[in-house]
Amino acid sequence: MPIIERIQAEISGHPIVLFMKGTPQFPMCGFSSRTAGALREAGADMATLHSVNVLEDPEVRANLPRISNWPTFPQLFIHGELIGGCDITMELFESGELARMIAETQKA
Ligand SMILES: N[C@@H](CCC(=O)N[C@@H](CS)C(=O)NCC(=O)O)C(=O)O
Ligand code: FES
Repeated sequence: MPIIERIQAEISGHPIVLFMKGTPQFPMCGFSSRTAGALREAGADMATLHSVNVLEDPEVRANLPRISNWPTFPQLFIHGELIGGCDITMELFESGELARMIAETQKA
């Protein structure tokens, strides 16, 4: 599958997608670690949080920034929409908005 389609399939295939360095269990960078931690603390269960390790997928690392128009990692998508990176995710976490967004994705 061409890289753009593969990235689009990842983004649309799960309610919450985190493109990060490492994994939520073993993050390889502080920005990715903080973002995954905020998602977990805001109530994302590991079944709904789909993560892509860009260190193991250089094609995604090279191409996602020009598709999403966001230059760095991590990149958080909820319901197919780019939310942002670490700074924005932390702001949403601290205001309580992240927990609300996550709860909405996990409604029965
Ligand atoms: N202020 C950014 C910090 C993220 C950042 O600076 N990431 C860098 C270092 S991990 C990055 O992804 N650089 C491009 C790359 O490594 O491909 C945020 O809020 O997410
Ligand atoms: S890998 Fe060095 S700052 Fe993220």
